[in-house]
Amino acid sequence: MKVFKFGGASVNSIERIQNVANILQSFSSEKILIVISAIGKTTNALEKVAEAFFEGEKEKALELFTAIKNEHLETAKQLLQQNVQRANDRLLDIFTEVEWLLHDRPVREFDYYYDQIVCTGELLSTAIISLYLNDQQIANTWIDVRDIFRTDNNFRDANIDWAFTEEQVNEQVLPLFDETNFVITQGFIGATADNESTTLGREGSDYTAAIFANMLDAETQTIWKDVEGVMNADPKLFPAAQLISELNYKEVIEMAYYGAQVIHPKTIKPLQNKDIPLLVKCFLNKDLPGTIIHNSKVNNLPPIIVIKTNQVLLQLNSKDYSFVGEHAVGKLYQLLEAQNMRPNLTQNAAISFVCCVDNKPEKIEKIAAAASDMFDVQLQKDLTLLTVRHYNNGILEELIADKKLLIKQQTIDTVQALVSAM
Ligand SMILES: Nc1ncnc2c1ncn2[C@@H]1O[C@H](COP(=O)(O)OP(=O)(O)O)[C@@H](O)[C@H]1O
Ligand SMILES: N[C@@H](CC(=O)OP(=O)(O)O)C(=O)O
Repeated sequence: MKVFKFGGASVNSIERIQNVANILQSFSSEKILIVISAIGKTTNALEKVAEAFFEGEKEKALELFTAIKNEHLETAKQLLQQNVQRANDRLLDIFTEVEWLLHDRPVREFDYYYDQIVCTGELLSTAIISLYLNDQQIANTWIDVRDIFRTDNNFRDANIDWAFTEEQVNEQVLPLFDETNFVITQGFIGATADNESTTLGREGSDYTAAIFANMLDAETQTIWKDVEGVMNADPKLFPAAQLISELNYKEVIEMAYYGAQVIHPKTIKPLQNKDIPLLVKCFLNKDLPGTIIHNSKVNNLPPIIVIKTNQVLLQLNSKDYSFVGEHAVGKLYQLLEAQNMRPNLTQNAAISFVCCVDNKPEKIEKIAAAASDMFDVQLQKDLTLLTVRHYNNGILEELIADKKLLIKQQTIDTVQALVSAM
């Protein structure tokens, strides 16, 4: 048993969906659980629908949704020959659910509506692709992952009920492989015990695939990307970035934690726990070797550069010259925890504490307001956090030559710099 994950970029055009079918055809004798994300940037577009709806702009929400609807109907029309009517019926069922909701007025919290609307992207993409594969005589079974993945109701960042979900995987998913070699389902989404849709956090499809891989005891998980594999920097920012053919789980979890966009940070744990190798391969050329990520030690890694933009520095200065000791720091971490905010970099001095976080304005405002009881609080925005693992002499200085350095931290294998534009 293998698990494949195709992200939004791999299915963002007719040609790319056809390419997914070609890749799958070359694995036709294998049993594969296939996790697919929403097409292209559909999730971003659905976020806009949710925002308009919640702000009471019903007409705008419906208009934005109609554009998404038409794009998907057009994609189905262009791809399908025999299954056009079936696809239209399936898609219309999914659209109708959202349109009903959009005609209501919001009475619950934003995050709840966000999940009910945004989950549609993956339902639409998988419905179209599954029917297209049938059209191409590639037998497959489509499942609604919301019948399998049970979560709590922490909307937009739901937590998996591991035991219940594993039971569903064994009882409902495993037997499907007796019928067809391919089972197709959605990444990123789940449902509560009350059948309300949930999402697992942006870019969470890698995580969905890793949970399936763990529960199905897969031999490997493959993530199909538009890059050769994991590189030592984002090739969109560093055209000279080089492929790293072998990495271990620890290295990748560190890269993801520091902000590398290539793999979702939660993906590694379920794989590491069962020692399942993760392959990152290029959907543009399936025969390229890609990157293999496993448990064993890997030596001689090149410097790995990770860039996290849109950072905010919270600068907290003691109002009366009291030390910022364990009590004050403990309180500050409680404030961060209450807002589910992770500090990306911190530094403590006698009467001050600085903390760099992702720019989430509402949450930062709440933290700053609560901390202002104890501290003078200042915010600095539009910052970038650079991390270099396995750094060599001079590499950081070269990277930040045209930037203003605010904070630098260095350990034996990692150097980090928080910078602003000059
Ligand atoms: N270290 C890295 N190695 C490879 N790709 C990276 C790295 N860091 C960032 N990326 C970016 O990740 C992109 C692929 O991820 P993404 O667009 O999210 O794919 P998908 O939506 O298909 O999951 C690449 O196009 C590349 O620009
Ligand atoms: N569609 C979701 C989930 C996801 O993982 O997408 P992708 O595989 O395209 O990053 C998102 O955009 O967040």
